[in-house]
Amino acid sequence: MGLPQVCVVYVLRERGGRTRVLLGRKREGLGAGRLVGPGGKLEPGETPVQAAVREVREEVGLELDPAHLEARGRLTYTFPTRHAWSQESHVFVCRTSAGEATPSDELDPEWFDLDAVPYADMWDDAARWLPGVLAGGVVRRAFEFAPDLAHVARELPIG
Ligand SMILES: COc1nc(N)nc2c1ncn2[C@H]1C[C@H](O)[C@@H](COP(=O)(O)OP(=O)(O)OP(=O)(O)O)O1
Repeated sequence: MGLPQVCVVYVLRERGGRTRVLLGRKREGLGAGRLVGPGGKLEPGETPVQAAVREVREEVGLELDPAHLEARGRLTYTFPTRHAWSQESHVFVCRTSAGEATPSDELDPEWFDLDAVPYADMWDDAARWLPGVLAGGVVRRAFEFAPDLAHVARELPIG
């Protein structure tokens, strides 16, 4: 059986000539305490784009037009000592959004300048690929996490 499918969205906005990205401090569940992009599991029958629009609405209260979602690749996370955490993530960037970011039960949203993203507060893999995606790139990588469930042990070849 395939891995559980999740999505993550990096919403960008311009302010004062600078680009900012919306992240959120996870309040509960997998990754609690870390900064993540809004996102989560695909529901049965949902496409990654549909899940991305729903998750952003539920977690930070912004409305996205599906036509404005830029598919930026896929990430595979494997946790050999905690298989339930392994997942495949569909990565999106969205430069157009409506509304103001508001906290939910899941996330406390916060905007960061692109040159001040606190990677040390994110999952260990993020610093390895998110700068490239925020700079306009696409990603297809696979990370295996160590038994401490926090650090990337190695990167796996994409097959
Ligand atoms: C495992 O490594 C991870 N690295 C990175 N960079 N981001 C991750 C990792 N694991 C999850 N994420 C992101 C993906 C999503 O945007 C969020 C949340 O994912 P999660 O699977 O925890 O989904 P939930 O929010 O619990 O799901 P529901 O909203 O559907 O309940 O973190």
